Amino acid sequence: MRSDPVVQVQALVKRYGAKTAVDGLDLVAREGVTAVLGPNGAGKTTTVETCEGYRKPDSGTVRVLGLDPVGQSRDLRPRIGVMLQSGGVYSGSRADEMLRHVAKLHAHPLDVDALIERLGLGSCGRTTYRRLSGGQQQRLALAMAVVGRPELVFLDEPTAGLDPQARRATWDLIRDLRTDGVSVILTTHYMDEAEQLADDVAIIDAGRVIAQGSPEELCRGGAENTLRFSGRPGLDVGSLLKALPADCSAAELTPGSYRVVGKIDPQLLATVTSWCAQHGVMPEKISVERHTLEDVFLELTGKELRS
Ligand SMILES: Nc1ncnc2c1ncn2[C@@H]1O[C@H](COP(=O)(O)OP(=O)(O)OP(=O)(O)O)[C@@H](O)[C@H]1O
Repeated sequence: MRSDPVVQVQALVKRYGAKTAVDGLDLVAREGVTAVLGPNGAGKTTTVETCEGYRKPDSGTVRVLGLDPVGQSRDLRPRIGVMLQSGGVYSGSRADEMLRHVAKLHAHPLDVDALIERLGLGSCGRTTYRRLSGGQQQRLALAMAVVGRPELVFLDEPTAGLDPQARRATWDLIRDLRTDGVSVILTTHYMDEAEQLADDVAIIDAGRVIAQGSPEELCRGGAENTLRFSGRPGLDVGSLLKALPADCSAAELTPGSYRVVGKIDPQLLATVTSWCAQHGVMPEKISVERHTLEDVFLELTGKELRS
């Protein structure tokens, strides 16, 4: 594994006139897949575009693969792949021509035909960009970002608006990139996408990173988790509580339906089942509800992701 960060952003500030879009943002992304999440207008695209060298910071420093994306763009450009949300494509060109053209600009491109097949673009090769559907344009943009075998790819909402099949194909491609040692910076509004793909997640709100960690770490750091089980009504909840760690709570919500709230780990599950065994209780319908990334996001930002 590469030990240096692939992206290092320190105290980044970016304004558009009076609007401060990025407000002292710090972000370190290492090898693997880093998902950048945040509500609309949080500053994700601005941050990513600054890393790509399309925007100049008002202050702060940005290093991508150790290079300054503005001052050293000539060295950096061949090493990164960029999928823009829109634009950057000649709308009158044919899809396959564009992809082959981009492939030729690189020393060791991926197999273009295989990539076209892979992303389900086989039927659109001769179609001009402007006549492709939104989802096809999106997949073509993804193909153009990865065809040159970059070391690092920036994907801005790569699956927004895609049908489930195209979404899966995109996920598989991102997984394969990761396996091949390509690092990915991915902005997304889909929590399941971040949970499925990301080694590391950065949550941005109001122009700053407000939380960062693996999906597991972020979910652990959120509110408590819940274990539910059913048993005969009227169990001695006070006795159960004594068996549990001090920071847990337990209650009989409705007759015969019990809830334990706390840090639910295998040990706690064992404690509950062993308490049940000692009290001649057959626990039924045991379920553990872990907090999802979406819950954590909501707690931290107070906003729904897909606003
Ligand atoms: N070119 C621009 N001119 C003026 N304001 C801009 C420009 N681009 C972005 N902004 C503003 O900067 C803020 C951050 O926008 P940005 O696009 O970086 O957010 P985002 O997190 O990517 O949002 P979304 O999830 O909606 O894509 C927003 O308030 C937006 O309106």
